[in-house]
Amino acid sequence: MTKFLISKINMAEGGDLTADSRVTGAPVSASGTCLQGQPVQIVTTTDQHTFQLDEERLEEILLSPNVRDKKVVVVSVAGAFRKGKSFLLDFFLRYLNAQASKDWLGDDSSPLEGFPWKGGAERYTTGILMWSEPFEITLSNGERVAVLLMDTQGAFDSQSTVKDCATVFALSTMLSSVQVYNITSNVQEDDLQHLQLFTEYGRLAMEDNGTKPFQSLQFLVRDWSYPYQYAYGANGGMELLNKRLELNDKQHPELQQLRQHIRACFTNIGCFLMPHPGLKVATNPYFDGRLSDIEPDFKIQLLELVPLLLSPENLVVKEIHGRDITGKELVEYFKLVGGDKPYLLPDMLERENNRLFEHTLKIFHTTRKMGGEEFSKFYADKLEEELSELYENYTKHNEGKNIFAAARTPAVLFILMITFYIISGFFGIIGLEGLANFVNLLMLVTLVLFAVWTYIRYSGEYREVGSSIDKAADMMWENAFGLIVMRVVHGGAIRAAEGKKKD
Ligand SMILES: Nc1nc2c(ncn2[C@@H]2O[C@H](COP(=O)(O)OP(=O)(O)OP(=O)(O)O)[C@@H](O)[C@H]2O)c(=O)[nH]1
Ligand SMILES: [Mg+2]
Repeated sequence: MTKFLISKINMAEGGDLTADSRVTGAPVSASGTCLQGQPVQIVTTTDQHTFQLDEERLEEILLSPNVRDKKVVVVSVAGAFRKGKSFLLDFFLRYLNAQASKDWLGDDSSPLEGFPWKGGAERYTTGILMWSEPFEITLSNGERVAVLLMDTQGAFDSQSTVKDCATVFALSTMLSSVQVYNITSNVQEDDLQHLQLFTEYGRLAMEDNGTKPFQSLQFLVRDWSYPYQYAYGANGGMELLNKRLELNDKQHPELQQLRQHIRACFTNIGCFLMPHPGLKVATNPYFDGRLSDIEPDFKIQLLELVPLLLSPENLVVKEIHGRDITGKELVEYFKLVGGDKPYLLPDMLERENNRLFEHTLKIFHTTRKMGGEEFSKFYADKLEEELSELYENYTKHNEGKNIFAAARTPAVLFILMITFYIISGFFGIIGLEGLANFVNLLMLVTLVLFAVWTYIRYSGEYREVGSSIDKAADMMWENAFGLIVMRVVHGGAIRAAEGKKKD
């Protein structure tokens, strides 16, 4: 994948902080400490409305030495577009960067930086971004964990389909231990419906093992205007949410199911009511995030909200099936779907795929639908296309589990060493010492390559070097050894068959 180029933060048109200074330098944050790192695009959207995970970038963050074996806390903010998600995350960054010091909010005149945010009506963040530098925090039990922040593409912009929005929301909910559901003005029925739709996608993607699929969900209501009814903050929020999620016998079953579904999906649900930040924040194109332009009530509630999510005693470690997971395990989880199932013979996978393909289409065609034949044909084609795409991905995933493919590089290097050993012995016997020494040197180089490859596989470092060795070994396998082995196996099979015939 192409490298992520940091997008220019909106410092309003006259802003003085350039994209480059944010990438290369470590800007001094409002609290006076250097803000290390930058946003990294880990999931990218494509023009065909698909999403691409940048495994390399993700591994760079999650397999770095200070994360790979630590338990991780993943905090994500998701919701409709243009509602201040990235802006809010930058306050999370400030808090974590200032290591929860009392004056973490910083001085009045520093611009707000970190995840790029912007004023205006058009969507800004796309895909999923992760902050490159995880924050190491010590929990009350003395354990050190790594805190990761994730920014997501806003839902309901005019360029994304419902499926795109659901995918981003579902992905970020599955990957995070705390999902902040950013909504505006109130907790409305459509907010709950969208949450149900979006979490359903994620729930289906996870294996059903009887536990709640997701961990903590924090409704965050921005621009709350009725503090006289429900006070700003977590208590007022909880009162409001309990009212909205209340179940009673008089409710229509659809409303009941929706509420039950939401409660069943998350281990812990909270709600926080946030005041309006003031007109400069919402409408001034030159606003750069400085605190002096933000209403005092908003800052007071920020001082409540951020520690509620990120102070050491409130951190929620990412769990999968009830077990805390480390950075290394989170990488595997990102790649998802059947990671723990063994390799399957490609023929068997194809047969099973064909059976399920037919079965799925049959269900589609025999289910009564609105809109007529023409209308449903479009969706039937789309279904076929998506099933084929899924099969292609499963095939690749299955291939990745083939231990023979995984053992190819050491096998090739080993065969090379043996070959060099024999050739050098041969030259030695016939008295060509010079050539024998040269071949010995080649054997030594192969041995060093083998040692380097083993170290890379074990440590996860210098992966580009590792993949170059893999590529070279693959090429040799395909052009030489593989053909020889195939011939030998093929010849052996023919001889065995002939032997059987004679018997
Ligand atoms: N009304 C209001 N505006 C806010 C609030 N917080 C930030 N903003 C403004 O909202 C605008 C959008 O902020 P972003 O953080 O880029 O919004 P986003 O939700 O990340 O937007 P997308 O990336 O497009 O999804 C900026 O002009 C902010 O100044 C808030 O609580 N209320
Ligand atoms: Mg954004």
